[in-house]
Amino acid sequence: MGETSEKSPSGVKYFRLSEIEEQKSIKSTWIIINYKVYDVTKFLEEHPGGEEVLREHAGGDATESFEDVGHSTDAREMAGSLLMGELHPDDRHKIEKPQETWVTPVADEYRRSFEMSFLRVNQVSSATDAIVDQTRDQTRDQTRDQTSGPDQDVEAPAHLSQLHLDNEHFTTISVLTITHHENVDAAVLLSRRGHAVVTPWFRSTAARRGPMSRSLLQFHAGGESPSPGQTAENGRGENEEADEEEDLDDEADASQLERFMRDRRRARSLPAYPAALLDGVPESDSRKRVKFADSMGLDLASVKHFSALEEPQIPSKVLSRHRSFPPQELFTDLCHSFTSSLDRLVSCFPEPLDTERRVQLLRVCLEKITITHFEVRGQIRVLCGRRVKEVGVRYTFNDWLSHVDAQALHVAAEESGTVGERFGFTVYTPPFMDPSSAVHFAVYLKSDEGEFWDNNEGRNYTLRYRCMGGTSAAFT
Ligand code: HEM
Repeated sequence: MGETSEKSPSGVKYFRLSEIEEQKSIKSTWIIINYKVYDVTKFLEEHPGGEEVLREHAGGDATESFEDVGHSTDAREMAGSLLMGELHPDDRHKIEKPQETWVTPVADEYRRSFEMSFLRVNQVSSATDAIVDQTRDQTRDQTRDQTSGPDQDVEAPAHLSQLHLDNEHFTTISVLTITHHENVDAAVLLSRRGHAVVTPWFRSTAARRGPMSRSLLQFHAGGESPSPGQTAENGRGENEEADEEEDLDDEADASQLERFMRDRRRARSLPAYPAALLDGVPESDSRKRVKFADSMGLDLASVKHFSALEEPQIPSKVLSRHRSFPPQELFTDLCHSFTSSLDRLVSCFPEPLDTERRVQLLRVCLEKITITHFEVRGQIRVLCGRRVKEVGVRYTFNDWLSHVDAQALHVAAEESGTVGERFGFTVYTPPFMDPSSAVHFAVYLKSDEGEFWDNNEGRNYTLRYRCMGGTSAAFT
């Protein structure tokens, strides 16, 4: 078998890339993940993600796709049983791709062009030492690659003003707050692997923020930094003074940052972080360095935010992934058919009352919900009456230990024969939910006449997460 029999000093069998590439037939399917070679031929039919995705990568490198899915520990252990050996070290460079920057698709209403921006951490609450990392160097390299975006005026780069990290899953960001001067419609967090998470754009109520128990990315828009009193419960008290001191530091840094952004427009090959900012912080500096991670647990290197100038690029692989999980209409009138049509989801919706009556009764009511693999989209019917201030959904992933308000956008005016106007919202479901966990939510209307709620007659609406086939679980 010639080269195939070559082994590492530790006895690992090495395969040349050419040999692996030959294994993409009906009879045999090999893939490479993190330079390890797997024979997935017998696993094709069993693969919970489908045969097709494995075949697509037959004979080649599937690392990125494998990691993007956020495979579980079970999946990784399972892969061990399919392991054949490793890609020969001399061939590894052949499968290395240039870093690419891509974003996951966002809802149409959020789809905007983006410009490069970057963040600094100036306040970290409830962070554990375990997350302290050497991320700056990585970030610098990655961001340099990404700064070749459109040459736009970036007078006011976004900066990270608060970051609350989940102690339990310290690789995930629980609540991330960005303050910035312009209004933006969506934000994308990029990982070192190029993976991205798009958050729904909404104005959160800063005062209500608290540490979430699951991965959740949350952005605060609107130009004003939240006041210190608005930070989450953790990290206050004795840290308060230190935080304030750090705020002062940050003001000083801000001018350097602005200078850097100006320079960047002149010379794009500059490092993405101002040297003064990087070098000014000695290695022994006691400030925390934070390793960012997206909701898949992948490292984050930079933050992009959208302005109204350019369409984001959506790679075909992302679109195809989304096509594999088409949205399912769950109910059009109120969720009578919800439990019966989707036995994988358990819900606590009320007996169906027609939307017309409910909206007249409550002024606001949940009309429809659509669930995909990644998100829950809902439609709210609102009796507008006096001036509407805000329509939205309040939801929780942790049984109301904390919650988030997401604003709904106006989608349709009153139609003849129906009462009220329609608003739409999107809630992105975190991938690391326990099989027993649920999303609880209620919808609200804030108007000049007061606050009105449809909370399912006090019980709230609930979508339960159910395990399928032992290892996989989904919100579909
Ligand atoms: C040795 C290779 C692989 C093994 C053992 C494996 C195993 C699994 C398992 C056990 C699941 C269920 C969810 C979980 O436990 O994470 C899963 C889901 C999935 N896998 Fe893989 N997988 C492999 C490779 C791949 C590759 C290369 C791709 C993409 C190109 C892929 C795409 C998916 C998708 C899309 C899902 C569904 C995700 C979901 O339902 O959340 N898998 N895989």
